[in-house]
This record gives sequence, structure tokens and C-alpha cells, in this order.
Amino acid sequence: MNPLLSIKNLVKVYGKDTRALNGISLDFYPGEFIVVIGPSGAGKSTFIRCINRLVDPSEGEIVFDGQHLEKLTGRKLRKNRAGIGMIFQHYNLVGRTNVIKNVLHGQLSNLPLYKSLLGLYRHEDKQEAVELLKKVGLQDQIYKRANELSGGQMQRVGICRAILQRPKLLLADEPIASLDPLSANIVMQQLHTISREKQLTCIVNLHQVDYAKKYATRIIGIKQGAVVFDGVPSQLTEAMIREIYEGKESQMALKNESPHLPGALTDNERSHAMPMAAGQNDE
Ligand SMILES: Nc1ncnc2c1ncn2[C@@H]1O[C@H](COP(=O)(O)OP(=O)(O)OP(=O)(O)O)[C@@H](O)[C@H]1O
Repeated sequence: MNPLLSIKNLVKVYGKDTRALNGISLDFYPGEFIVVIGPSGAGKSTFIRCINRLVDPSEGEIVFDGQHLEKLTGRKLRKNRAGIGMIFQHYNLVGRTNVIKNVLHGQLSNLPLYKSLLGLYRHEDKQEAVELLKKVGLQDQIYKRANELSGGQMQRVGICRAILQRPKLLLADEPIASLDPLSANIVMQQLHTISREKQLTCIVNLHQVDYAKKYATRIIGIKQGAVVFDGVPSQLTEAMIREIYEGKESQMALKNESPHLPGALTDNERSHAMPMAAGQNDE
């Protein structure tokens, strides 16, 4: 089977000498549910964000669905990136817009510019948006403003938006880091179920090793910008977990606690509130 995504010698250096990724090479196959774990600062977010070019890699190749993404710019990059959905830690919904319109934003990149500006969505997209919202239990919240929802509900809207984009690959950057354990479990369960049903390849960054073991078909451990573990959940032993998280982060990961606290959007997340929308990220 050919990989859907093939990454070769991926390097990211921030500024002069912060080497966040140190030559990562990995292949990802259709239908895999991959969880990336590792201590804070290991490079997990940088890795996920290099894949869809929210962060530009310094070196290496990113071949997605046969296209070298690292070489693309402007419209070609947007077109190819439309096949990659993204779920953010802080949801990145448009707070004053209602739930269904937020979900429909997932289709913006597939509409001609004038239709996207006027919000002229296709009937079948509206129907699918409603179906997805029903699936995640939000059928009664469809016309509520997004900023009236709980964190867990917002993230379920974020999942629906990413799925409505009809991607081949779904990236999720710490999707449950801002949620309480009950909401986190619901979000992971729904993400897992929907991606299984659609046979989507998912790459999810998590701090919680328990969730990684529960949901992943494959776990990647990253430490200091390099892959130190790549295997199925049963191969991730306690000793291996300690090795990955050696240092103060290990205790938090083993106790299934997130070192992240809910907070404001980072500047980068804010500027990519609708990363796949037409007209954005022109280079
Ligand atoms: N925009 C940036 N500018 C400079 N350095 C950065 C930037 N983003 C990340 N870094 C640095 O790159 C390294 C990897 O960061 P990254 O956020 O990818 O790690 P992470 O594993 O996702 O961490 P966490 O789990 O805490 O989110 C860290 O040393 C971090 O300080």
C-alpha cells in the first residue's frame, strides 16, 4: 500500500538555533489513527503544523497524496491543503457566528470566491453539516452562537467543520488539552468514531498517554525533535513511556494530566482561524 503522507528528513529551525525538528522521516497510511506523544517542547505541534504548512519547514520533504507540499505556494498550496483538515486546541471557531455556519466554513475552500464571500453553500453541504452535528449530539445547538457553547461542544463543532471539508488527512493539535476529562473523552471518542467510519487518516497530538493507548492504531513518541518510539499501543511499555517523558513532564503524562491550561488563542492560531478558507495564506 502506498503511503498517503510521506515525510523525509523534516527539519525545523526557529530563529538561529532552536532546532525544533531534527530530521524526522515517517510514512503514514490510509486509515491509520496516529497519536503523537512527547514532553512539552519536544516538537509535536511543529511537526503537525509543518505537515499542512502552517509552519514552513527548514529542510525535508512532505509528500501528501503524491504532491510535494514543501514546494508549493499560493493557490497550488491552498488547493492541495484542502485535502488536510485541522482541529485546533482552542477550537478556532467564529464566536459570533452560529454553529452550522461554523461547520459550513469547512467547505469555503471548495466554493468559488463570490459564493464563499456571500455564504452561498450548497444544499448537500448544509444537509451534511446537520447530519454531522446530529452525530456529535449537537442537533439542539445548530443555531446557537459558537461562543455560547461549552469547550467540549466547541471542539465537537471543530471536528464537524474539519470533516465537512472532506479531507483525506485530519490533523489535530492537542484537541483535548483545554477540556475536562469527561468532555475530553467524548471528543476523543467522537473523533475516533467519525474517522473510522470515513476511513480517514488522523494524526493527533496528545499529552495524555492513556488516551493515546485507548484510541491509537499507532503511537509515535517524539523527544527533542526526533522520533524515539513508533509502534502499536501494546508496545508502549511503562519503561518506554518513562524514557520518552524523562524529566518533569513524565509525571504529568503518566498521571494523565495535561500541563496545558485553558487560555487565549496564540497569535498563530488566531491568524489561522479558518486556515482553509479561500483567499487565505497567499504567499
Ligand atoms: N514560533 C516559534 N518561535 C520560536 N521557537 C518556537 C516557536 N514555536 C515553537 N518553538 C520552539 O520549538 C520547540 C518545539 O516546540 P513545539 O511547540 O513544537 O513543541 P510541543 O511538543 O508541541 O510542545 P507542547 O506540548 O508544550 O505544546 C520548543 O523549543 C519551542 O520553544
